[in-house]
Amino acid sequence: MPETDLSIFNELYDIIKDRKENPSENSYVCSLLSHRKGIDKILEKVGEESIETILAVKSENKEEIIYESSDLLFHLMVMFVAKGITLDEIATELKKRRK
Ligand SMILES: N=c1c2ncn([C@@H]3O[C@H](COP(=O)(O)OP(=O)(O)OP(=O)(O)O)[C@@H](O)[C@H]3O)c2ncn1[C@@H]1O[C@H](COP(=O)(O)O)[C@@H](O)[C@H]1O
Repeated sequence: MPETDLSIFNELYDIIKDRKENPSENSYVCSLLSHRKGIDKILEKVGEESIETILAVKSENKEEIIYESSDLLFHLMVMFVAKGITLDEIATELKKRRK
């Protein structure tokens, strides 16, 4: 099986973190992180994308599943950055569960 490059997850996390530290106007991530609704706006997006992912799975359309899951993972990463949670911490938790 070809080795998959998962570095995009770390790269994207770093970009989102940089948006938090250096806010700019034309940034979708900044619009979420500085939204007047606070964390609730990000949670709304996580909820919406979760539902869209579920509907995509039900439709059995693989491209849709990949597209909506990517939206979900992206918004989860924005939530991690908002709450100061690192991907390392998630990885550590998952490793603890490994049998
Ligand atoms: N990977 C993503 C990414 N995935 C999804 N999205 C956005 O997530 C939103 C998905 O929500 P919806 O499907 O509901 O679309 P929408 O109608 O625009 O959403 P709302 O109006 O309801 O908020 C869209 O606006 C997408 O553009 C993303 N926006 C940005 N990135 C990356 O994040 C980084 C920082 O982006 P900026 O902050 O915009 O510079 C860049 O590297 C981008 O490539």
